[in-house]
Formats: sequence, structure tokens, C-alpha cells
Amino acid sequence: MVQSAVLGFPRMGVNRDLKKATEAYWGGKISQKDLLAEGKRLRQEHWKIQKQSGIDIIPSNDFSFYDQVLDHIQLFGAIPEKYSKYKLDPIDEFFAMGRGLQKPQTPEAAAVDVPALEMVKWFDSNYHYVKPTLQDGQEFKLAANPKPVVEFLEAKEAGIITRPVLVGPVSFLALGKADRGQNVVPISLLHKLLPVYEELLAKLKEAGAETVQIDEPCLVFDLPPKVKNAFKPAYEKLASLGSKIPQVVVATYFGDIVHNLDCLTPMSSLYGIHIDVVRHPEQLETVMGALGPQQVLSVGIVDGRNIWKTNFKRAIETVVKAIQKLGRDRVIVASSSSLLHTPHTLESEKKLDSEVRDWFSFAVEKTKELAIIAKAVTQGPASVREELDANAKSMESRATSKRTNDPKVKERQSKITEDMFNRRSPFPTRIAQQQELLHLPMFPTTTIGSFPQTKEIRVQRNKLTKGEITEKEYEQFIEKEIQEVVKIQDELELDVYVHGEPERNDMVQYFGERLTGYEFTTHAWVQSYGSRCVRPPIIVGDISRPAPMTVKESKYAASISKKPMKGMLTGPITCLRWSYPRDDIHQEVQAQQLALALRDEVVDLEAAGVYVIQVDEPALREGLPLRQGLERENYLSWAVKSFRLSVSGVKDSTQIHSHFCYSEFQDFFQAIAALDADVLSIENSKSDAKLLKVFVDEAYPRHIGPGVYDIHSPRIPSEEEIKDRIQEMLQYLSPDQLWIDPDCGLKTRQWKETKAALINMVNAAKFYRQKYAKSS
Ligand SMILES: Nc1nc2c(c(=O)[nH]1)N[C@@H](CNc1ccc(C(=O)N[C@@H](CCC(=O)N[C@@H](CCC(=O)N[C@@H](CCC(=O)O)C(=O)O)C(=O)O)C(=O)O)cc1)CN2
Ligand code: MET
Ligand SMILES: [Zn+2]
Repeated sequence: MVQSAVLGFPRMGVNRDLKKATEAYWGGKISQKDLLAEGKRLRQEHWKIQKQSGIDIIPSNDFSFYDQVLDHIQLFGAIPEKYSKYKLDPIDEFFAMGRGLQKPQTPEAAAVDVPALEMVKWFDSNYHYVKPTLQDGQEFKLAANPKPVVEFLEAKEAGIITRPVLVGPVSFLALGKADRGQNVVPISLLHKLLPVYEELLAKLKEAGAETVQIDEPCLVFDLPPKVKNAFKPAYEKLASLGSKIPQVVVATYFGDIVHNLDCLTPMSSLYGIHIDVVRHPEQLETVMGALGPQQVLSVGIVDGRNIWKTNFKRAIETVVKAIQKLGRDRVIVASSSSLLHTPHTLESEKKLDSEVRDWFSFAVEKTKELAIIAKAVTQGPASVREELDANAKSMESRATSKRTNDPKVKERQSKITEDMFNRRSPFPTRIAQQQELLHLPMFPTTTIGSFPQTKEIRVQRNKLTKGEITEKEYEQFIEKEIQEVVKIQDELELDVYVHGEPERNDMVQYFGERLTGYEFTTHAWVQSYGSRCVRPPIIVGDISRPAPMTVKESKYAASISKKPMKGMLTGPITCLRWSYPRDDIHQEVQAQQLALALRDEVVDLEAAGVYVIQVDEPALREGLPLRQGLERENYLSWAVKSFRLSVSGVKDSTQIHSHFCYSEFQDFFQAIAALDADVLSIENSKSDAKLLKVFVDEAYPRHIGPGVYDIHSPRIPSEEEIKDRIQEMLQYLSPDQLWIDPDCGLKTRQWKETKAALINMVNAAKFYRQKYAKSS
């Protein structure tokens, strides 16, 4: 029979229970015991859901209190000494690595002050993982009570035999890096890491695990030869343990593996391989052709990255193709990736229009889809006739619905001309005019847009949503917040102000709620990092802007501040990538529709007297196709064009800023430069000087503010630390082009630490301003 499998289930729970529990624990409101109990409750609940849906292969160890890669850092004892030296409780050490820890000395314990480990995007998703940070001479050691074994046994006790999920040894190292000042090449540590896997796998077998899912998603990249060559010996070594370890399914996702197929085949010792055929259906044939005679293929056919209902007819056709070649017992139908990237359940959405609701499927619904597909191909379509008919009807309804198509938008797109992609004059002309208007000092200081989203702000917004206060009252509250942040920026003596974004729930969702063509949800949260979640709006039809979206707040802010006020927008690519996009038209078309809507907003802001406008594109890098080649070039071309289309409607004297976080700029520099933004602010504080080096090598001609401190952690950077950062930057960038700013917006921080950090930042900027004033 054809089995159904889930590669991973969302962890947050139906009401973001995990977020609430971890934040309560961090805030000292619940005990460690309570936190651990809540984790256990959530795991049980999620296993039960999958069991009830009829899933045959249910994952364990997909749960994490922060991030699954961080779990493995601790599992393998790859904990940098700067954390381990404090001898914290395992769970506190774990959170210290995830989010940093700053604690005053107490009679019982020494003071603690460590920054978080670097956190980066998980492939091309909006999920973030913690980067393994390795030392020269790194050793590994399996943790006592290994989490995968504990959680396997926990499920077993509840009557469910699960398939534990592990991050594979090659991907674990390939996704890691050498610590600052260390020279180790991570993959060279594989021979030291493998014995720990062997020990772990043997323990899982002993506990009763029949199969494990070992994730090796790095197989979808173009791999350096050292990494590529590491696969075969590693997996052959594991296979040589025979029945001492569980059967191994190697899982890949978010791309195709045809170019790396020789890493896994023919390797008859491997029980099975999982591939993502939602993203790359064409790899199916090739992978099937390369399998050994017994090997199992897990066909990832239900999308783990989007919320559209699976087209049963097409999915079944694909699975049947696999069955014809391999036979029923060698085919598994699976989610394309972990379902982590989808919201928990559609059941919670009470406000969705019934027409579009019928087009969606969230994690719980996807588990049911998998069971139906497996049944259809095992027992025949008649066994699920009703479900198949209902699905065909949904597909038909979406394909023919009037609400997806807006001829006015299409007409405007057809009339776009070349000059709409270009500013009027080149940068030197523009910056001279901007300087005349803005009179900024050397080393201008600014922030990235948001200030702390306090409890009070969220409560007021919640009241508005529930109708407990009027629009007018909410508006007055927001104006008061803006007054407050303007006053604080006066006190801090920043140079370019922001209004603080208090009116925005999220930088993408806020725009989604104001654009035609979007649907938005009330409970559809997905984890972004740690306890932080987002509620991606859903693009269902052609996009347009019925009315200005940000002008009222920015205009008000500009009117009450004595220094330049920066308007704040989210760029077209970020709006696209952090939404659930349509899958019925190309993303390029969706990005262009967003760009036209934003272009109108930019022009309206300028007309309202806002002469510095930042258009954030933090997701531009993340959208880059994972492999080199034509697909990447195409993406960059349309992505850059949509940014330029959105900002090029303004005068030379209006200063366009853009902001990037989570970017590795090495393979991306040309695109950044091609945006032609007057000022860039980029996340930098955790990624070492290698990032800056690119800007020197490529002689970046415009203004730039590499972040001087990490905002993801509550830790306050000292003035000295920030000065050192600036000193480092001055080795690469000229003092005339350098801006001083944090890594990203401050919405997740508290006011106390925000003010303290910004005071240090402004002082550091003043120090260099003086130094260079004297020397010039
Ligand atoms: N979409 C997106 N992706 C991004 C980022 C981003 O800003 N947006 N930034 C980067 C880092 N990722 C981040 C992701 C989330 C958050 C974040 O702060 N999320 C908030 C939720 C933000 C939000 O939408 N808040 C809503 C709803 C808030 C809420 O929880 N309301 C309560 C009720 C109010 C209360 O009593 O507190 C409820 O619904 O239960 C609002 O402010 O209106 C959180 O998890 O806490 C920050 C960074 C990369 N990706
Ligand atoms: N303007 C946005 C903010 O400050 C940019 C965030 S990038 C994830 O929050
Ligand atoms: Zn950012």
C-alpha cells in the first residue's frame, strides 16, 4: 500500500500557545516545569491530529522551543564556550544561544552577557535558523537524554510510532560557519560528527524507531566539491551499521536534486529518498530512474510552503506515474517539505469569504489531503469519490472566479514604459540636491522604521478590531504615539526621524490589508523565528491600491518634527515573498502589480512633504533562486525592475532609502547596486566584515549604513563596541558615504533597551563626526 507521510508539523499550536509559553517563561511568569509541560502537550496534540487524519508516517523531533537547527547544535555538543562556560540549565543555555542573555550578578551566580548566535534565513523561506558556529579543533558529543530519543519515546508511550526527523550531518555542517577568528572549514569536521550520529541512531533503534528522516536539504544547492563528495562516504558509513540503526530516508526540499543525484545513488544501502515535486515536478522521472531496485521514493506532492488546496487530479496523476514504475510499496505520498511554513488550521478562520475559503488548505487540512491521496492510489478513486468531486469543484471555482481578474490592472501593466524604471538624474546630481534640502551632518544617524510595539499599542489595535474603540479614537492614539517617538528622537538627537510604524501590525500584512486583490486572516500565524510569528496575507487576485495607505501618518509625523522625517514602505518583492502568492500567474506579474501600487504611494508621500522615503526590501535576497544560472538571472532582473518601478516617480531631491536584512551580499551585490537607491541600510552586525568587503571590492558608489548592532537580542551594545564596529566599517567605506543605524527595525524590543542602545549609537556617531571634523 501507498503510505502517507508528513515531514514536519507547525509547532506553535492552534492559538500560538508555544509563543505564549516561551515568552511567559522568558518574562519569569511561568516556571521551567510549566514550559516543558506545555511543549509536551503541544507535541501530543500535533501527533494526535495527524493520527486522526490518517497519516501513516508521523514525524517526531520536528518540535522545537526555538529552532530545530539550534536543537541539533545542543544535541551534538557544538555549543561555543562563551555559552557553555556559564553552566546554565540546558534550556537556558539553549535560549541564550538563540536570543542572547544579559543577566546581572546574583549571590548564587555570576553575571551573564552573551550575544545570540547568528540567525539566517532557512533556504528561500521566511523562517530563520540559528547557524552552527564552529571552532578550530571542534569536538562533538551526544547530549545526555538526546531530544530525538526522548520525544520518540514520548510518542510511543502515547501509542504512536513516529519517524524521528534529524538534520543530516552534511547539511548541519554545510549550513554552519567558522566562528569569528577561526579558520575551520565546517565540512572538514564530518569525520568527528559522524560517530555522534551513529550513537544517536543506535539509541533511536534501541528505543524502537524503524525509520528516521534525515534532512539533507543542502542537496538542492550547487555544492562545493568538498561538500558534495562528503555525502557518499558519510551515508555508506551509516549504512554499514546495518540493522543496528533505523532505516534512513534522506529528505530534500525547496528545489531539485538532479545535479546532486550522484551523492545518493546508486546507494542501495539507503532505504529511501524524499523529493519536492511541488517545486520541481520534472525531477521525478530522473530520480526514479536512478533509484536502486529496493529503494523507496517519497513524493512530496502537498505543498508545505503555500496555502492553496492541492489539486487532487494532478497530484494523483503524478503519484500514479511513480507507482507504475516503482510499485505501491515503494511509493510514499508526502508533504513537499515540513508544514512548518503553513498556518495551523483553516478551522480558526471565521471571517473569510466562503468563496475564497474553499480554495485554501492549512496544515491540519493538508494532513487530510495526504491521507485522501494515499487512499485514492491504494484503494482506487472510488474509495474517495466524494472528496475528489468536491476538490474538482473547488479547482473549477477558483479557475473561473471573477475576483481573481481585474482588467484595469492588466491594462495599466501593458502601458508601462522604459522611463518609468529610471530616476531623472544619476546619483551625484541627486545627492547634491538632497543635501541642499536636508542638510545632514557627516555620519548621519537614523533608525530602520519601527519603534517598540508595546503591549498598549497591541491592546488598542485589538480593541479597534473588536469594535471596542472607534477609528477616530484609534487614530488619536496613533498620533499620540507618533508625538511620543518624535520627542524621543529629539532627545536622542538622531538626524533622520521615523514615525515608528505604531499603526502597523506587520510590515507586509498592513499593506495586504489595504490593497485590493489580497485576503487576510485572523489566526493564520506561522513561525518566523523563535517565538516571533507572522500572518502572511494571501494574494488571490490582481492587485491595486484603492487609496493612499501610509500618507496620513507620515504627513502628520513630518508636520510635527524639526528634522527630516522618513516615509516608510514595504517594497514589492517583500510584499510578494512574505505573502502567500498566487500560483496561477507568474510571480513577476504579481510583483509588477505591487510595484505600481507602491509607486503611487511614493509619489503621494512626496506630494505630502515627505522627502526621504525608505522602501524596504529585506526579502529580495531570500527570493533568489537557490541555484546559479538562468533562473537566478531572470529573477534578479524582474525583482530589480519592480523595485525601480516603485521608487522612480519622484524628484531628484527626494532621497530614496532601502533596507536589507538577512542578506549575504557576496552573490547579490550587483542586484543591490542596480536598485540605484540613494541610501542603503543593511544588516551587518553579526555577519562579520566579509559582508563589507564586497562593497569595497565592487566600489559601491552611493550611501550606505551597515547596521552597528543586533536588534534581535535584548542585549544593549556598549558605546565602545559600536565605535569598534564603525572603525571596522571605515576600513571598507569612506566617511562621506557612511550612515550609522541599527541592523533592523526595533519593533520587537522594549523601550528601555532601545533608548539605551540608541544613546550609545548616537554617541559613537558623534565621536567620529568630531574626529573627522578635526582631521579635515
Ligand atoms: N512578515 C514579516 N516577516 C519578517 C519580518 C517582519 O517584520 N514581517 N521581519 C523579519 C523577522 N521576523 C519577524 C517576524 C515577526 C515579528 C513580530 O514581531 N511578530 C509579532 C506579531 C506581529 C503582529 O502581527 N502583531 C499584530 C497582532 C498582535 C497580537 O498578538 N495580538 C493579540 C492581542 C493583543 C494583545 O493583547 O497583545 C492577539 O491577537 O492575541 C498586531 O500588532 O496587531 C509577534 O510574533 O509577536 C518580528 C520579526 C523577517 N521576516
Ligand atoms: N521598516 C521595517 C521596520 O523597521 C523594516 C523591517 S525589515 C524586516 O520594522
Ligand atoms: Zn530589517
